[in-house]
Amino acid sequence: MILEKIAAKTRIRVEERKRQKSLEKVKKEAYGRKNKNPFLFEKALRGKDISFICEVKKASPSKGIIAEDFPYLDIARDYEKAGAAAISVLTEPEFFLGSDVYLREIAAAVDIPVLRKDFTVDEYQIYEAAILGAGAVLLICALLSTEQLIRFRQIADELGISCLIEAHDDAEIKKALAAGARIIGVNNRDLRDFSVDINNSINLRKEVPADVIFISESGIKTAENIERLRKNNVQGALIGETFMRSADKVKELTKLYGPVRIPRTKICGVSRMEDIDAINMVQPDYIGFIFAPSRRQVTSSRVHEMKVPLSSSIDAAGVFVNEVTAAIINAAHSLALDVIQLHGDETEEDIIRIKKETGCAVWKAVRVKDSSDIDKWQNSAADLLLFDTFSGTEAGGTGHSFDWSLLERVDRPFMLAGGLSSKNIARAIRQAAPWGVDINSGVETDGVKDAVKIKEIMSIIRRLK
Ligand SMILES: O=C(O)c1ccccc1N[C@@H]1O[C@H](COP(=O)(O)O)[C@@H](O)[C@H]1O
Repeated sequence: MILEKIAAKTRIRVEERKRQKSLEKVKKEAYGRKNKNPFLFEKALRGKDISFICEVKKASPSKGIIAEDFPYLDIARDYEKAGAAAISVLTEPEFFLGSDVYLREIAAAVDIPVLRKDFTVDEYQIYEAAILGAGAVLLICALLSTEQLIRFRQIADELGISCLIEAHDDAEIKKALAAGARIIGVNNRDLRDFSVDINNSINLRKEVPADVIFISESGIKTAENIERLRKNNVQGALIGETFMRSADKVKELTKLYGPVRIPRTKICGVSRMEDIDAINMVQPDYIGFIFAPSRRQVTSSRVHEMKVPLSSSIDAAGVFVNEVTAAIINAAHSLALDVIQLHGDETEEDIIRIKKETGCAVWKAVRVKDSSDIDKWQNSAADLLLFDTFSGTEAGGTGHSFDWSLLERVDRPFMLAGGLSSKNIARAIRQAAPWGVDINSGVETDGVKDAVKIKEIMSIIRRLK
């Protein structure tokens, strides 16, 4: 069978590698590296809805060459922008024309975790995967004994990387579970004859406990396929060919995932006249002017100037941090602001007074450390809560995102902020379903707004429906 052929070649490859660099050396290197985000792969797959693992694959034994032109870094970046939870990269060189170079460069270029898709037959490959920057390795039940699965999983655990343990039938699922699998992937492709049947994973879902992440692999092509997987509590879909053959990854993932409600958009921290042209071009719902001390800080006279060419359909928000209430009220009137965004330690009394005396909508920024920060503000008089990343030193504009799953407890419409960029906006919108998104440092280059990035993020958002 093909699997045995590939495994035999892989064993030879690994032995050659060991001659170039000893097992001791790779081990030392793997344990010596800093894993900033242990087990990110499995965390990324624990969303409340189905997640996508999109594959970067040049060829396969069943399909031959899939991508003549193979700009692997662009493909990976496009997957990330489309909202993939993780990326799978083929590194097997002979049958899939994969390469470790692809994995290393992709892992460095994206923020989402990367699976090393190879035929693991030796622990050596797990150390290699860690060194290359992988967040997960593939262990195939048909190639490994239960003892090997356990040993390899333990090594991966020590390195902080996850194992996707692949099974094809009931017996292999039992084996994966006996090995302590936390993620099981069921291949819909029968490697004996390459036939594909998505029912294979659907039928086997019930054999896997609910707390084990279940991935359906291969042959997933349509929104109907995804809907069936979703209905059968499948947490992830690993998709290669369908995405590789699609020129527009954002469009393809949207087609498979299904449409979402498009949130209101706000571009914040606008401080230069030339930024107004870029803003008018893409027509967000709001523009934000930061009056608080910040590298994005603006004066009232600058805002006055910028509002002249600003499209009348775009509402203006003023962002304040612990400002004297009278000064906020004054700015709201003199600059005809529509929204007051409060990022400091303002109280409910401040919110109520500002609302009453300005007639503006008041958005209260809540910097989220844990769920108690959210609970404290659920009944606020603010028109909207704006959830942002907590920082001990900055009131906002950190450029970092936070754990959006904390927002599942919010029972009112909200704005989502904190490190939103083209890389994560699709995932953020699908996962958090915000009323609006506030985009700031994610559309900057060298500290100033970047018209190309503004255009790109707005285009991604609008294509999610
Ligand atoms: O951007 C700033 O400099 C800033 C300063 C003080 C308060 C708020 C600020 N910006 C707001 O911060 C969030 C998140 O921004 P980012 O995407 O992480 O850069 C956003 O609401 C901005 O309006």
